[in-house]
Amino acid sequence: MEIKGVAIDIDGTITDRKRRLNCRAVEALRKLEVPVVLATGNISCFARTAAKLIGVSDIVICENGGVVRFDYDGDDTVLGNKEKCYKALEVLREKYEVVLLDDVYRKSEVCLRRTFPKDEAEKLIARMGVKLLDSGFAYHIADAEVSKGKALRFIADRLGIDVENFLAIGDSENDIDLLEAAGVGVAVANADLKLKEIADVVTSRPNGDGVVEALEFLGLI
Ligand SMILES: O=C(O)COP(=O)(O)O
Ligand SMILES: [Mg+2]
Repeated sequence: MEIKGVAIDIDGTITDRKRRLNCRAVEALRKLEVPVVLATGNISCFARTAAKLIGVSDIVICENGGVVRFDYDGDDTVLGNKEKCYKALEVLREKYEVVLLDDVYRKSEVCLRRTFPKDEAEKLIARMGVKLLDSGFAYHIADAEVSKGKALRFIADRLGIDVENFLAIGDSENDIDLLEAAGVGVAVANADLKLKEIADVVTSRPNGDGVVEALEFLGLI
């Protein structure tokens, strides 16, 4: 399987628990000769800036696939329906204290502090056309029609690269469909069990050091 592109998560993958960026992982990503696409639950202004500072592709997957950006100075392509997410938020507000994160910058989803039990909350908003994702850093009420994996297919098509020739690396449940869409999926050692179960490779080292380990193991650096 020839790797022609890499789609990589940010928080918990190239960053640690305190969201500090792993510089060894940055150096490794800069050595790659194929496009490297950040794929994050975070907002597009964060993702585009991170991509520029790290030195990877200006193409970024944001808001768990609800927003895609192709150019640093371009516009966002919004794929998710935020109205559906707001309706689900109102249902959760009836039961929980909710704290919104970066809502003014979010175009396709609602992001919340992890202040209530996910399994219980999921039942309250079932059949509303949304999903509740736990990235380990925040909860996301996202449009059920979007995902990091669907966004990767969209980008791969635009790039003329078969999505099967992508490597995907992640750490949590919001990366499951990203790893499933790619030809090769890697979970770093600190990843959720659910991600490790569907990964092709699980690294022995966590976070950014796991990224370096995976790229070396796959012969990409
Ligand atoms: O925004 C989050 O909750 C975590 O972001 P991630 O998808 O880059 O891990
Ligand atoms: Mg993550």
